[in-house]
This record gives sequence, structure tokens and C-alpha cells, in this order.
Amino acid sequence: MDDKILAASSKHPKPVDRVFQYGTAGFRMKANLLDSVVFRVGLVAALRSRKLGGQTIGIMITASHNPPEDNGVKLVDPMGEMLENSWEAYSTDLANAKDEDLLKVYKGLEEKLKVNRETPARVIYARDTRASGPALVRALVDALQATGSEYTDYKLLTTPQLHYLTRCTNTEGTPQSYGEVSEKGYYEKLSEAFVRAMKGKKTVGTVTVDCANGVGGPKLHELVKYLKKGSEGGVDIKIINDDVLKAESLNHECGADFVKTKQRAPPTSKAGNNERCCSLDGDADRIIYYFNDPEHGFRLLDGDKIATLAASFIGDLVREARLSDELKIGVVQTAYANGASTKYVEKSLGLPVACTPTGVKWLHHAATKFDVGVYFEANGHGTVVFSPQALKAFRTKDPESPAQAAALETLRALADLINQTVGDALSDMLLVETILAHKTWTPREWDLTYVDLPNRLVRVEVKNRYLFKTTDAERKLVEPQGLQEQIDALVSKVRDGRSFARASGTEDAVRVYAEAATRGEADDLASKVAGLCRQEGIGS
Ligand SMILES: CC(=O)N[C@H]1[C@@H](OP(=O)(O)O)O[C@H](CO)[C@@H](O)[C@@H]1O
Ligand SMILES: [Mg+2]
Repeated sequence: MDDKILAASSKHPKPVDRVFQYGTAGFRMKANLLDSVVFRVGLVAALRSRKLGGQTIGIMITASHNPPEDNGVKLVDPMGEMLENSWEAYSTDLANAKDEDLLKVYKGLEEKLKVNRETPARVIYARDTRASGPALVRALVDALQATGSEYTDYKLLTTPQLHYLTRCTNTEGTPQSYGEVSEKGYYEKLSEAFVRAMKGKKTVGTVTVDCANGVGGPKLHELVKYLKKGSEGGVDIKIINDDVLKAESLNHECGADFVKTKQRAPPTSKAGNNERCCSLDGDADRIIYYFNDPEHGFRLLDGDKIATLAASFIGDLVREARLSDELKIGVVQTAYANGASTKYVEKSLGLPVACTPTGVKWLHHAATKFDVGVYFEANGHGTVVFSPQALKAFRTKDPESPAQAAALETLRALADLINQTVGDALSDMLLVETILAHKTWTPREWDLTYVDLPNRLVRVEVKNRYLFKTTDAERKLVEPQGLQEQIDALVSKVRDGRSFARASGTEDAVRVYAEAATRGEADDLASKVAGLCRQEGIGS
């Protein structure tokens, strides 16, 4: 194997002057820099699979909402979760090894982690629609062959589909089987669960889905074939921005990130007033809803609004199913969640809120501490996870009334409809459609549940963002010294003020967030805190 790894790695030399890091969402950068990184991620996957006794590891090649010329790669653990934290550092070490040291570093990891070379290594992988994908797959395959790994190429998939397949592969034939190990199995599971969740309910009008000209387009077209039209148990979906042939159109003036950051609909959307619209990102793991209100203009229904909608609906069902005493429901957010949403969950829904650092892996982990854990980043990445106790209770609780029986049936359907491995735009869309149908709500009624505090996110370029160190789920700075006190002083002067600064995990910048009772105060606070950070950043 050593000779094979050496020979293969010589075809994928590392750019000499580059330092790589497994960040919030794996490795992500300009695609032309990624060849050696993807090759080495293949080596990590082989190590990880062997370390876990031959369980299958997933690899997704995507750069999500980034521009078309970027690409990226991330690893998926056997139950479909993000790669375990400590392995991010091993991946980083291997990605940064000099070509001549690569084998030494690989064998060093093998030894340190007590990996048995005789254990089989198994990997599945897929990619999004970027033009750079196929060449990167070839680099990956070279690593998998050199390490004697068994592998399956699932070609084009959304990121959550690859997470789904990873879990299905590892649970196949066991009592915990997550579903049929195929793309078709994914559509069947979702569409069947949707019909059950929608029993006796109807969606109203159409939902316009902007697919960011990414892999979500062809996959949603596929899913639609399995769904009924908008009669009982169905939904009318109008797909826009589904052109995957024009490479440069990916995420261009469309997609979840565009809508969230620009606070406007994609120019291609022709949806009328009050019509439901949503946007996926380039690998379909994020979703944002929105609509045009004839009086107030564009209205965003972001990840916070999806989380509160899901928590309120599932909370009601758990009560109707008489399971409130045995199941703990909670919502997990990050510091970027709008303060009004946090207040709404705690005060109006009466549910606890946990706050974690940015990055889905932290939210997911915190959500598993609840029996029903609802987590979403404000940008639309999230899901709902159910504990084994919750799933058992949904199955075994004896209903004493038709209403209780119906609630239990809906809960069982939701557990199948909602992707348990990771945020999934297609599954989340069907969840939102289900809830709105049950509540007979238009997007306007959903929007009115609470009013977002005006807020502002500012990107501040500094010389060294790593000087900005935080605590308390990134809500407070411990370094540079004294800066937090200055921020606190500014915040105390505005009504409902809140502000924090942290180093981005995906860009070379510090992000400043501020919110306050009025637009003017929020903007002013953000710009003052950004000013402080800029000053601190100078010369550091
Ligand atoms: C404020 C914000 O939206 N941050 C994003 C962004 O992380 P940063 O560490 O803030 O760059 O990219 C992450 C990965 O996609 C995503 O999880 C996160 O929510
Ligand atoms: Mg994404």
C-alpha cells in the first residue's frame, strides 16, 4: 500500500506555498487549488473507515453557496453526521504535509490512531454540479484505490442526500435501518412520509422554489415525480433557477445566500403578492422562505422563522399526543439568531433555547440533548432531530382519543419526513408546507408570529482575525483585551441592543452583528462596533 500511496500522491502534488484548514464546512477554496486536498481527504476517509471497523464514510465534493469557480470537500461520519471534531485536525495535518512527508504523516496517523491496515475501508461519495467536480473525483479515486478502499460513486447528489445514503449504508439490514440505500429510496421515503404528514390537509396555491441553478434543481424535479399535485396530501411546486448547464449561473443572483444577504427575491422570480417562495443554496442543504407583502414589500422568513414554526407545531403535537411529560423539546440557535425569535421561543412557546458557536455541527450536537431538538442557523441551515425515546414514544403510546391518535400519526410521519442526519432543503421545504397546511396559514400569518428586531451584519477586514478570541458561544470577546468592555458600553446606550464580534470560520474577516429596537440604532451600533474592531485590527 505504501508504494501505491507514494505513486498516486506524485500525481497530486501540494501547492508549495498554501496552508489548508478543515474549516466550518470542510475544505473550501478556488477549485484549481483543491486537487491535492481532495486526494488527501481520500486518505483520511480510508483511515477513518478502518478505524471504525470498516463502517462506510461519506465524502461530498461541493462549495455550497460559493461562486462557481470554487469547490470544496467534506467528510461525513457513519450515522450521517459531520466528521468528528478531532479528525478535522488530522485532515488538516494530512492536507498540509509536504509531498515528501506525506507517507510519513499518513503512517504516523495510522500508528497514533491504532488503525489496522487489514480492516476493510469503505467510502461513498458524490458531488454537486460544478464543472471542477469530475477532475476532483479522479483525485479522490486515486487515493481510494491506493489505500485499497471499496467505494461507490453516487455522482450528482445534494449534500443531504449523501448524508442520508451514508446512514442508510451503515444501518442496512439492522433494526435501525434508516431507509433504502439508493437515491430512489430517498425520494420514496420523503414522499411517503409527506402524504402521511398531510393526511386530510391541503396546501393552497403554489410554492415557487429557486434552486440556485445548482444540484437542487434536477433533484427537486426528481422528487416532484413522487409527490402528488396540490389536492389532499399534495403540493404544487413551481421550479425556477434550475439551469445546471450554464456553469456561471450557479448561485448568481439567486439562491438562499443571495436572498438572505441582499434581502430581496431573485430577479427571475415572477411570484405574485402573498405567494410562498423559497430559495435553496448550491448543494441544497439550506432553505429560506419569503414572500411579497403588498403593504410592506419583501418579507423574509429565515432559519429563525422556520425553527419557531417547527417548534410551535411539533410542541402542539407533542401536547396533543400527551407526551409533554416524558419528552423534552428545545430549540438550538447561534448568536446570529434574531433576539425577537429567542424571546418568542422562550416566552410565547415556553421552550428552552440553547445557544452554540456558529457551524451546524455544534447545533446538531446540542439538539441531540433534547428528545425533540429543533435547530436552525438564521441563514436557513437546520433540521429537527428526535431521540430514540421520542421515536419509541411515537410508536408505542396508546391513544385514548382520535385527536391523540392523529397527533401521534403526524409525529411518526414527521420523524420520517425530516432528515435526521443534517439540514436538508428539500425535506425542510416539505416540512414547512406540511405545517402551513395544518395551520391553514398563509406566509403572512407565519410572518406575523413575531417581528424581527432590525439588525445588521458587517464584515470587517483586519490583519489577523485570529487575534479575536471569544467565549460564551462566541457572544463575548476575551481578546483583544478591553474590547468587550467598549462594546458593552455602546450596547448599553441603545434600546434592545445586542452586538458581538467574532472571527469568521470560512472567510478572512471578522463579523460584527448588531440588533436594536430601531433600524437607525442597529445600523449605528453595528458601524461603531465595526469601527472598534477595525481599530484593534490595525497593525495586529
Ligand atoms: C454568519 C453566518 O451566516 N455564518 C456562516 C458561515 O460561517 P462563518 O464562520 O461565519 O464564516 O458559513 C458557515 C458554513 O456554511 C455557516 O454555518 C455559518 O452560519
Ligand atoms: Mg450548503
